[in-house]
Amino acid sequence: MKIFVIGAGAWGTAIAMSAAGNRAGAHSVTLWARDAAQAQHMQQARANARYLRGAVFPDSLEVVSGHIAQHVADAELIVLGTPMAALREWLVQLADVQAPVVWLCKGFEAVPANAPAGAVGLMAHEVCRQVAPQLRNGVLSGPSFADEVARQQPTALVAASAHAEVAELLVAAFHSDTLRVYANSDIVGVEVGGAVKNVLAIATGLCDGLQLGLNARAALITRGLAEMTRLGMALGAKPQTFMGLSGLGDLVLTATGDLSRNRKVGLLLAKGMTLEQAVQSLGHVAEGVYSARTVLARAQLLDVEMPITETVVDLLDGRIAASDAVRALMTREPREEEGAAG
Ligand SMILES: NC(=O)C1=CN([C@@H]2O[C@H](COP(=O)(O)OP(=O)(O)OC[C@H]3O[C@@H](n4cnc5c(N)ncnc54)[C@H](O)[C@@H]3O)[C@@H](O)[C@H]2O)C=CC1
Ligand SMILES: O=C(CO)COP(=O)(O)O
Repeated sequence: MKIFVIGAGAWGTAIAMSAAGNRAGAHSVTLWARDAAQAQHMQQARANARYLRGAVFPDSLEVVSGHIAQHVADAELIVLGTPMAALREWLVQLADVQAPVVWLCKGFEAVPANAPAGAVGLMAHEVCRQVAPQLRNGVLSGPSFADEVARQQPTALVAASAHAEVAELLVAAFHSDTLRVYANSDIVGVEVGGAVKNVLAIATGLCDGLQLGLNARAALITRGLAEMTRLGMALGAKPQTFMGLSGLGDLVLTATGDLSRNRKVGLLLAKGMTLEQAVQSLGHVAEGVYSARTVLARAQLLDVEMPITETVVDLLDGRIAASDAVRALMTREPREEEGAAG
């Protein structure tokens, strides 16, 4: 299969490496970087030193930059490996292509501060429906630190699409001895899980950074899963999706794994850094910082309670101090626990 991956950050590169090394070169994989000098350097050095230190490219992986027309025309599968913020512009550009287009980003669109009142941020598949409705599309998600995938450590992902043949194509492209890919038709659930777990990982990073203990972290993860599920169900997702890889699986990974950039934001805020300093120090995108307000706004529109997300938004917007954030949650009124989404 000819696979064209756009965006050469940590995850775009790792997934391109994985497909290129799959089944003894069964696929022809081209990775596109927007920075020509960086692309040339990666092609020669056979590594992405900026984003994935220490991982060596399979021989067949080709890294390019510049015009995309020929690569797009040749491709049987196009993978967008950019952050959520770049998704819309790429979908506009690719709106008429023949090949299926799938994305790797996890988030809800950020709403700019100067947006008109009532503007809501969208999930990736909603953006696609708006700007490229005829595109066959899907998402690859699930618990997967790029570093570990690049080192071929065992990983399981979800390929979600409303088009069954796109999910099947994703399985054919990426399933391997070290990377299991499960098809799923619930794209809403998979995208809500991938976006909300980032916001929740900021909260658990904060909790751990403040050394509030393992009990508190388990409580945040469990109650976080409940609020993720509530929002997802209100948006039309299947509840069981949240017990799967892109829900509970990615939440556990990101909320507890120190490779997570979102968790790191929470840890750094607990240390007293400003949000700007924390984001600057990562050198990578932490999508939860940009999605949190949209997640909360979408929840409020649907009358869904998301107290942990609300606290993270208050923290990111500077309305509460890091040291007060978890206390704000613990001092809420008592209520009944009513199953996963209660
Ligand atoms: N790193 C990881 O372990 C995983 C990341 N993801 C998701 O994948 C997405 C990308 O994350 P990372 O690769 O980790 O980010 P990163 O911060 O490592 O790299 C982002 C890359 O996107 C490029 N980029 C930014 N705007 C662009 C544009 N307009 N056109 C083309 N390229 C552009 C940047 O130059 C950079 O190479 C995020 O939504 C993230 O949540 C999902 C699963 C795992
Ligand atoms: O999505 C991820 C793992 O599945 C990566 O999480 P971070 O963006 O927090 O590093």
